[in-house]
Amino acid sequence: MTKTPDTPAPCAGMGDVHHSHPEEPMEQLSRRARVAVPELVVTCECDQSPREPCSGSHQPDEESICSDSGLSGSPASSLALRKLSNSSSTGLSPASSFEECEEDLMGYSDYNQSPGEPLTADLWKKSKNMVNWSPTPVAVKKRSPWVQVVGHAGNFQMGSDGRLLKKFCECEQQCFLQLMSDSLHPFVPGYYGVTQRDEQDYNLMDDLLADFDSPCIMDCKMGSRTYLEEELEKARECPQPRRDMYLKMIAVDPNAPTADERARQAVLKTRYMQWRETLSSTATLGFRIEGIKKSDGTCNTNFKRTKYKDEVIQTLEDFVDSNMLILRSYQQRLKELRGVLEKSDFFKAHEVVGSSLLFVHDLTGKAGIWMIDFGKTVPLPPPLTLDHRSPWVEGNREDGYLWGLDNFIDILTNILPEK
Ligand SMILES: O=P(O)(O)O[C@H]1[C@H](O)[C@@H](OP(=O)(O)O)[C@H](OP(=O)(O)O)[C@@H](OP(=O)(O)O)[C@H]1O
Ligand SMILES: Nc1ncnc2c1ncn2[C@@H]1O[C@H](COP(=O)(O)OP(=O)(O)O)[C@@H](O)[C@H]1O
Repeated sequence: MTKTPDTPAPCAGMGDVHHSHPEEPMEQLSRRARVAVPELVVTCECDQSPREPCSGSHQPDEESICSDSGLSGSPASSLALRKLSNSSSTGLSPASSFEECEEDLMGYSDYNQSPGEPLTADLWKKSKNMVNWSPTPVAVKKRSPWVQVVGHAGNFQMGSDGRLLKKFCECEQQCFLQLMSDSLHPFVPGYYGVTQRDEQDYNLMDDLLADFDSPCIMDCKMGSRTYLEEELEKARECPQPRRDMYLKMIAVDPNAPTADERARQAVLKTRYMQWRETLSSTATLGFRIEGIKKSDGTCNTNFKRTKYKDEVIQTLEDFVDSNMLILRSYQQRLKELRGVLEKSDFFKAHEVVGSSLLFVHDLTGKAGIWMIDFGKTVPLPPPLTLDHRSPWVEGNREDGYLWGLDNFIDILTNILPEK
């Protein structure tokens, strides 16, 4: 789903929700101190393609329909537009134009699995060598057009029967396979293996919007850190300053780059990510709002500076049009999720970075929240486990996911009237 220069913006931005805060509350300052931001020094420039944990699916030449600077991209392509996120003027793209077709399934299996049933790791092992298996034809549900709120442009295609194709990423596949037999199963999209379209592999999953009618959607990136420890190590060993990220940075704050970065007209990815963390609520609250699409079709991905609790509250109230019943459903669902996360074997044993919670509700009052984007969710070396609440110190791999979830739940509890 790529915006071409001639494509009219399908959704209007809602403006910058940043409100000036002359003084930062003490509580937030102390929260910020939890995050030790390692300094990065550029010592050399390597001419290597970046090895991204699950960014193999991100093509530098893909264009974005939703980038506020319009200048995101990969190291290889400084002006390539490939991100959907963070635009005030353009937003999501209805995927209704995607042709619906049967997928050539590589992941389905007839090993006691009914069509439509999500795949488990065992079934995957048995079935991974199967190609071009045609599932029994099933009635195609009518549904609202799928929309992508944020993320990499060109990563998704609509499938048939309420499913979605996301460009294949092995890291994500491994997570989905384990998640299908973990207690977190009800909180992630059902996974159906790998499918091919136009010689491109995709992970096939449930479209979480399929059962909603003109849904309102919010993407919140969870955790206090948005890059993996291994990305930090790599940036030290082989720094690859990025011009696209420098351009995204100065589009938001021309004074943000250091003198050295200004001279190079480039910043390291980890430095850019750290800057984004402290600019938004990631560092202070352990989550940040990435984008919102409302049922009237408006979309706002301009939340880079949404940092303080009162800004988050205002954004949440606007997202639900002040409907406290919806907020209560969300609060309940988050509490359930927290309970399951605290016991999940998968969660204990993974560093969960850059993963989002997708909030979806519609005018009927139906509401749900699911975990998405496991492109940077990586297994820990046994016996290491995380509590996901301890502050991150390089080496401990803590991601602050549960700390962010606690803060999110507290914020909802503060907004909601007591029962
Ligand atoms: O949101 P903006 O400020 O545009 O920055 C983006 C997001 O952090 C992306 O994370 P997400 O995919 O969670 O949205 C990240 O992709 P990764 O997740 O691959 O790190 C992009 O890195 P590049 O893809 O390297 O540009 C980075 O440019
Ligand atoms: N299973 C899903 N069902 C419905 N929408 C989804 C699903 N997965 C992702 N999306 C949409 O796509 C966007 C980007 O998803 P994400 O997995 O984060 O992609 P990327 O890896 O490119 O960042 C989300 O904000 C959401 O709007």
